[in-house]
Amino acid sequence: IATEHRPIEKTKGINGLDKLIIRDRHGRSVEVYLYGAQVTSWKNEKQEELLVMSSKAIFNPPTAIRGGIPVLFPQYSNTGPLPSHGFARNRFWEIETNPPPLITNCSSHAFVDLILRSSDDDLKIWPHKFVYRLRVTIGVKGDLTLTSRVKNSDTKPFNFTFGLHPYFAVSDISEIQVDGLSNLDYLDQQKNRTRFTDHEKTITFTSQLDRLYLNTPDTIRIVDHKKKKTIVVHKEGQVDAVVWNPWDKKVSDLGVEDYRRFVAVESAAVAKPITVNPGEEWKGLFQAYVVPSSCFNGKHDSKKSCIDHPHILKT
Ligand SMILES: O=P(O)(O)OC[C@H]1O[C@@H](O)[C@H](O)[C@@H](O)[C@@H]1O
Repeated sequence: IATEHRPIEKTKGINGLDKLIIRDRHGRSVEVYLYGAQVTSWKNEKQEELLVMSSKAIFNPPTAIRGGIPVLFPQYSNTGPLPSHGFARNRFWEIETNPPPLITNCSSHAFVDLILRSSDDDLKIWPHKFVYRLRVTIGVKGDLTLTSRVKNSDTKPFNFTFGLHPYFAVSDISEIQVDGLSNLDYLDQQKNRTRFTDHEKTITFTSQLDRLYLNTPDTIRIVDHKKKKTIVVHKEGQVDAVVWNPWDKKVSDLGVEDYRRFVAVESAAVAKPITVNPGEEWKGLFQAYVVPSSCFNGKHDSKKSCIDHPHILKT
């Protein structure tokens, strides 16, 4: 399906699993497995990898792949009766060649549309017919944008919780801070989701951290002091955010030193589940882009490489 305008290569990834590679004309690329609709690579124009895969990632369905950006649906973590993080990350998605129009102000041609429909087996564990459409785009400014559309194709309303779980590459977990969440309430997921208020100016990492921040601003920043780069995470349609690094917690399919190389800053909808009425559709946007940290401290003389929230979702 590679054409001049839709530069998508369909290939085989690890263990022969179907993988798509999206490239733009600046040499940026994104790789997506149909298994889980999981983004496993995002490279900028210099071929630098911006996401992390676990050195022990298992590409063996039905095991979830550790790393990249898992899609957590229709249940975030263990907040309900389903397996942890729902089942979308354990399903084979399909390419949708002719999806319903998605109205955005993004003129990029470097995108792919994936689709997951509830199967009979899914209906046994989650009795709600749905269609989940995910568009993965390399934006014109090099941003990685994931647009989710969840349609209720059933006869009764349903609720779901949700998250997109990026493993963002950082120089070293001790060299970064996460900004934009101070003075907010969070549920500490290491303490039975007890509610606290974050009085710190910024989040730094010295041990395991697993927090669900409630009602956050749409934009959160990961400042990497060593790289002098900031990853900007922008979300719409999901009010919560998770910040996670396992540090020395045992995660069986994560290499012992892997935690040093990533931070998860997730867009999420957990505290207030999303309700979708029959025939209706919920839309959510997740966007990440990398800019020089100087964009935020007034020292940047050229605005050129500083992207200003490229909102693309129009409803
Ligand atoms: O091991 P999993 O199911 O992929 O989950 C990874 C992590 O995902 C995060 O979203 C949760 O906050 C953590 O509690 C969890 O450990």
